[in-house]
Amino acid sequence: MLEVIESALRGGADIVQLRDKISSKRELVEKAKRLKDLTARYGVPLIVNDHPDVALAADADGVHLGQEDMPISVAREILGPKRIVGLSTHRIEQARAAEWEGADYIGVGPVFPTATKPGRQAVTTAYVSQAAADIRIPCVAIGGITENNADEVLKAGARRLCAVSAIVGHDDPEAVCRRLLEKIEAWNSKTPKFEEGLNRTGAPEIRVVINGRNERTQAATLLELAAQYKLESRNIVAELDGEVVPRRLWGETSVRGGCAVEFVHFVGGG
Ligand SMILES: Cc1ncc(COP(=O)(O)OP(=O)(O)O)c(N)n1
Ligand SMILES: Cc1nc(C(=O)O)sc1CCOP(=O)(O)O
Ligand SMILES: [Mg+2]
Repeated sequence: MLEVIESALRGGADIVQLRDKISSKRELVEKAKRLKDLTARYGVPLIVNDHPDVALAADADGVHLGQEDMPISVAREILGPKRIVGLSTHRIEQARAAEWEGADYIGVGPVFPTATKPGRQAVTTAYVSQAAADIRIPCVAIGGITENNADEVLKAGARRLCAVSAIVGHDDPEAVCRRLLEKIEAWNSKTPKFEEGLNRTGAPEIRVVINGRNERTQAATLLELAAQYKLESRNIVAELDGEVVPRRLWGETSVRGGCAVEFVHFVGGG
């Protein structure tokens, strides 16, 4: 496994997922740790499929969840705000829900029928186009993607591709990754896709949880965030990640992606 993945990394694979449906948890932790050592040497994030606890144990960069797995919020409780949480989606309603619930990226597939996921109906490139047009978090097209059909998926609007059998089932994963990457880069330079993290004016946009709701903001400080909701002159208390922040410090207190803010106001009796 390590040889194959190192070959893919040499070819430019820029994110790796450990998807292993057979190993025990004990074996998975061991594999994830070894993979993490390898991917870290290439500066590439490692995602663990299905198991947030394994991701945490191996200090992986995130987890990938399916529609039947635990909710994103529960995975975040396990992994904390900084790790990546991705979610599989198979139709646009699921994609919108994933974005709303705070997924960092979504899988969009299976684009084509695939023996890696037998029995799943292909969503076709029509769903790839819908997701590309509607969804602001990164969309990763997956399912039956090969060098031969990658252009078709990219033409439909995908800007990130995930392939399993086309890479790990090939004699030369490095060469396949290099060629896939060339195609991705060619399409990205023609029509770059706007994604969360940069808004249309180029100013940074982050995702925060405000009074329990997922929100997006360009605010850099607590004061700017309060102003966004016209709360800056109200008699309220602000908490950032569970700590009360005195009002005089709001202007110099940064808000970062993934943080939780509570604006609390007083009511009669308490
Ligand atoms: C990038 C990406 N997208 C989709 C999947 C599929 O996840 P899931 O639906 O949970 O199915 P399994 O992979 O667990 O069989 C994925 N792993 N990665
Ligand atoms: C694991 C997986 N999930 C999918 C989804 O659409 O959610 S498609 C898929 C299989 C991807 O493997 P290959 O590149 O060999 O087709
Ligand atoms: Mg899964």
